[in-house]
Amino acid sequence: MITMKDIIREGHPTLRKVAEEVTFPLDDASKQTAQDMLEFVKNSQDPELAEKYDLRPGVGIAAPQIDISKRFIAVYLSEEENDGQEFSRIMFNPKIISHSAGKTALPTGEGCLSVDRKVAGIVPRAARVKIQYFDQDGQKHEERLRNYPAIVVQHEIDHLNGVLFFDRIDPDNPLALPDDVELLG
Ligand SMILES: Cc1nc(NNC(=O)[C@H](CC2CCCC2)CN(O)CO)c(F)c(N2CCN3CCOC[C@@H]3C2)n1
Ligand code: NI
Repeated sequence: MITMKDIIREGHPTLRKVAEEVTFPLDDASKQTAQDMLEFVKNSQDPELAEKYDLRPGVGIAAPQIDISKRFIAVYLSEEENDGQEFSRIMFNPKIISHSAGKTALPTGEGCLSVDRKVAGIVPRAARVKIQYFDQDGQKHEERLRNYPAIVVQHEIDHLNGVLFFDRIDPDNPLALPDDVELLG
């Protein structure tokens, strides 16, 4: 199982690399790793398991965070967290194919399992995205996301491009709410 010791931290070069696309058919190792990543996110949201294995809570994780510079991510939002609908995905080669002009942000800013410090500030992201990704069988999917899932998936795709959340905070005015950004409420 993945635990915090497997997660690389700010300063590790892999976090700043552009990850490689995966090719299909997927090798078994990548399939297993992706499952382990989803399991980690779910475990991190379980109070007992998080306590037992000292896991920082998370709603998503990207392969580069466990030092695998490949383009795949895992996201898990429970139905309580996501307007009554569970959002559980493993995405290979995820790509934003279009997005709204309007932006959104989490009111409390963002954190990252690979960043062991708090960085205050608004992280503006597209309010709605149309993404394309492949599942572990190589099936192509297209999905429109908004609100919480859209924010989480953008945070994870950023990791595949070597981008960290604080790169998107306005250094001159971190807490200012830009005109075109609506806070997620
Ligand atoms: C928003 C939030 N971010 C948490 N952590 N950071 C992360 O997930 C990083 C990724 C998120 C940071 C902002 C967008 C994506 C991980 N990362 O760096 C991946 O690249 C949380 F833990 C959290 N929640 C709310 C839901 N709750 C359910 C019950 O269990 C506790 C859990 C806490 N919400
Ligand atoms: Ni992160």
